[in-house]
Amino acid sequence: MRRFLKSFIFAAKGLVFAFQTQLNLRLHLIAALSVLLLGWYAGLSAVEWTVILLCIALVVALELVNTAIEVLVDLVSPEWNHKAGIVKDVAAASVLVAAVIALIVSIVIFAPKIFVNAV
Ligand SMILES: Nc1ncnc2c1ncn2[C@@H]1O[C@H](COP(=O)(O)OP(=O)(O)OP(=O)(O)O)[C@@H](O)[C@H]1O
Repeated sequence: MRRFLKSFIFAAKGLVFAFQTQLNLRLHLIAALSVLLLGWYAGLSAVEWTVILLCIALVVALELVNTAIEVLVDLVSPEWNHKAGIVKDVAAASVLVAAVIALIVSIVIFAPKIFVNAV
């Protein structure tokens, strides 16, 4: 139990570090909060909530992994290195792909509700 608590504290430290240093993570969290509020207002179904929450988890988790990769690359390759750049770019691309998919999913879920309410 103590070991589990320790792991939880280490993970929380990582979360705080990423939140303090990564503007993109803060922007993703603001977007996530906005979508959650919109979802509450729109009265999403259980399936819609599940899909939205999975998208948020995917984007935030990949942003955290991207942050870890950036720090690791800076540690092992402080000098300019072509492959180090590729590693960072590919890690950043993973976040971009998830964020674009999350945006499309949000449009698919929210657009019909906004459209129906508007007419
Ligand atoms: N050591 C390096 N060698 C080669 N290219 C690098 C190196 N460090 C960074 N780069 C290139 O510069 C880009 C930006 O790097 P940086 O570390 O500033 O990432 P970032 O995504 O802007 O991070 P942050 O979220 O901290 O601003 C990388 O995506 C990569 O193309």
